[in-house]
Amino acid sequence: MSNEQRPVWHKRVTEAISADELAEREALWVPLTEEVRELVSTAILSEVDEHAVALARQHIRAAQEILGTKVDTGSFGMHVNDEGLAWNWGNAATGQKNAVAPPLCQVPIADGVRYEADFGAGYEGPPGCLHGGWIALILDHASGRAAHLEGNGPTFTGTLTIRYLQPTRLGPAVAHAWVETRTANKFVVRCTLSTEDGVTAESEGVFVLARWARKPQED
Ligand SMILES: CCCCCCCCCC(=O)SCCNC(=O)CCNC(=O)[C@H](O)C(C)(C)COP(=O)(O)OP(=O)(O)OC[C@H]1O[C@@H](n2cnc3c(N)ncnc32)[C@H](O)[C@@H]1OP(=O)(O)O
Repeated sequence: MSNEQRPVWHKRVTEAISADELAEREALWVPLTEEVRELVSTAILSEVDEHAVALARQHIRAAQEILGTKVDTGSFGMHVNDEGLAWNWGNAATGQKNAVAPPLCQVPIADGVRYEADFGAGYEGPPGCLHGGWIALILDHASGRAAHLEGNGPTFTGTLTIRYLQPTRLGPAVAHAWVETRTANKFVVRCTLSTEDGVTAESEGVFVLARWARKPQED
């Protein structure tokens, strides 16, 4: 895929970095992401007094200053190296550097895509339950990933229809997405989200291989 084919908004950064160096970098940043995520949850549940809150804010501002001494602008985008590796660590669903992303863990399976996560206080919608917007994000991402793996290219959500079957209680949950049908550039993908209560939400989505990523004969 040439640069000319990609739309202007598609930020792509080429880096001269080996797979080993990338793994080291990931090992450096992922713990920070996990700690920031934990900080969000602790801040929600904390009941400390005003002095402790003021002290915590000082430390957080200090950390922000340290991290802010060298920053990129805009978004993280898609980083690539010349060995064919690609990493989008700012992604809102699974970005390794994105503490806003839920703690999704992809588990290899033969039939489609499976993500597992333990949703804590930061993901609450109805009291004690997962917010419907997070549910939509998880179904969307798992489905998009399933289409992406079969389509071998960037697939975009065209239409996503969700049925919220019962409240999804906070705690462990599993998403399973699989491609049901495929035509040249279009994938119909089904996905379920389950907890110990059973399936709590299900979706059907149409995912489309981006026009700019298609081979000429497929367009
Ligand atoms: C590391 C990778 C991990 C991947 C996971 C990512 C998951 C996250 C997914 C997302 O959140 S993507 C962000 C939300 N989606 C968007 O922003 C998409 C915005 N819309 C578009 O960019 C375009 O409208 C779209 C790519 C969806 C379709 O435009 P095209 O010009 O490529 O479609 P085209 O006209 O060539 O139609 C191709 C086929 O798709 C069908 N189609 C097009 N738009 C559709 C739509 N919106 N809904 C359903 N079907 C649609 C169309 O009818 C046709 O069907 P047939 O082949 O059967 O004729």
